[in-house]
Amino acid sequence: MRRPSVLRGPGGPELFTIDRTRQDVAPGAVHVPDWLALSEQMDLVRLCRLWVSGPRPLKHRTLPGGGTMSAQSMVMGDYWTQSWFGESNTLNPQGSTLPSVLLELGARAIREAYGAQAPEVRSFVPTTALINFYSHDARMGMHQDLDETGDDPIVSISLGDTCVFRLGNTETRSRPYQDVELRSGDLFVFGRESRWAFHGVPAIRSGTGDPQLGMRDGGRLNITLRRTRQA
Ligand SMILES: O=C(O)CCC(=O)C(=O)O
Ligand SMILES: [Fe+2]
Repeated sequence: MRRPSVLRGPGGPELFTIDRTRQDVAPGAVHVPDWLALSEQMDLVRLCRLWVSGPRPLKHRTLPGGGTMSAQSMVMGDYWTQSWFGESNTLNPQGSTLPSVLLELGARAIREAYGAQAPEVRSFVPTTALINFYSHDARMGMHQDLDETGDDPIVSISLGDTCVFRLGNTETRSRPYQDVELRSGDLFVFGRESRWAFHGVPAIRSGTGDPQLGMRDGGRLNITLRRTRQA
């Protein structure tokens, strides 16, 4: 069943209609709109706030080329991409096991995206969670996720303001690509044939997040669950 929803400007007329049906955006890339209930989203926002208030706050990562990312990030679980964070330790003093809520969400996400019989249901055990925070003007350029060992899928959960997520091809940063609107509570999984697809976040739709989420200053949170080593 197609379930279109209407996007309106603040108090204004309908801008355009967006298909909010679950869809395989590309082989191995699955978008599940409204995956999390509002109460679950609220819990996750609260948890993210708690996690980033610890010894490892959100920060603007320095990219290998020397640039600074406009989104802010924090990593939990395995250190991973330590060089991005300017940290020299190889072991996480907070312990490398992710909070059980994230392990459970990871397992549920894989079942949702690929089905209960999929081989990934057994093999996907996330060891790292990356939290990204986008203020209204933050972006993420087209890139491939190359820091993980293995070819396990990436599980992505969106909270707060809606974003435009761009899923490209595995060869180049440019076209062909598809733009998908990710709203709060949406799940996006990209693995299999799409695991090495370039992707990015070209826009945040400021002020679209539900005030009940408690993100007073708006913005978008994104949690990605990744298997960065064989647990
Ligand atoms: O924010 C998103 O939806 C994507 C984040 C991402 O691609 C990354 O952190 O590698
Ligand atoms: Fe990425």
